[in-house]
Amino acid sequence: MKRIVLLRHGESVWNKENRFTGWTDVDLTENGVEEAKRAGRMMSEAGLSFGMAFTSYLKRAVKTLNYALDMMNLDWIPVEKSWQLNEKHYGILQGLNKKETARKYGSEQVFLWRRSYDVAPDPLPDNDPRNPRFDVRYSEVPAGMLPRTESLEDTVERVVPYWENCILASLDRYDQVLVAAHGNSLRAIVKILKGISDEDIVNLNLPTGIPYVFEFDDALRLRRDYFLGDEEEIRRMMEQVAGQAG
Ligand SMILES: O=C(O)[C@@H](CO)OP(=O)(O)O
Repeated sequence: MKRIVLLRHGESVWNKENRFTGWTDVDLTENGVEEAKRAGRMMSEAGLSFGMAFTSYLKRAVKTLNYALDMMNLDWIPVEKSWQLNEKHYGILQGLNKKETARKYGSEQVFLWRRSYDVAPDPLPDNDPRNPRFDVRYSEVPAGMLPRTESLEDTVERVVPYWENCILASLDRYDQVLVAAHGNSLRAIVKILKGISDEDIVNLNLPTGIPYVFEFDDALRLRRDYFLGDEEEIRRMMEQVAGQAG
C-alpha cells in the first residue's frame, strides 16, 4: 500500500485577517502553528511515517511542514521545495479583504474568482513590485512561466507536471510521502487525483491543518481517500472556508 498525504498549511496571518493571499509570503499565526503541530500528532497517532516530503516556496507551507515533521521526529527526511506547489496566484486581489471585495463586486463575482475552474482575477501590472519576476526566489523560473494571476485551470497546468514527475514518481522509492501546500494548489491536485469535473470542483474547500490521506495500490490506482480527525469538525471548517467572502 502506498500513501500520499496532502496537508494545507495552518492558519496564516492573512487567513485570520480574511485577505486574499495567493503568492504573498505571509507567516503562520500562533493558532496556525498549533494546527501544524496537531496535524503532526494526528499523523503519528494514525501510524503514518514518511520517506520524503514536498512543499512550496511560501513560508506558511514550509513552516507547517517543519512543525508537523518535528512532532513526528521526522525532521531529517529529504524535503523538496518547488514554486509549482505555491498557492494559486490571486492577481490584483492579493491583499484585499474577501468580504469587502464581495461588497464591492458582488458575491457571485467573488465566488467565480475564488472557486470557478476557469475565471482568473485581473493580473498584477507587469511593473507591480509584487510581480514574481522581481522576487529572487523565482530567478531560475523561466519568465514566461511566472504568473501575474491564475485561474484554478492555470494552477492545474503548472502543478500537474510536477505532481506526475516528482511527487507520484517518488512513490517508486518511498511508500509514503507528505505534501504540505495551499488551499488551491491542493484543490488542483485533488481534482486530478479524483477526476473531479470542472463543475464539481467549485464545491471543494480544504480546511487548514487537516491531513488528507490518499491510498494507492501497487499499480498506483487510487483506492481510498479520507481526512484524519473529527468528521463534524472538518465539515464545519470546510463551511467556514467556503463562507469567507460572506
Ligand atoms: O487567499 C488565498 O490565497 C486562498 C487561500 O487562503 O483563499 P481562497 O480560499 O479564497 O481561495
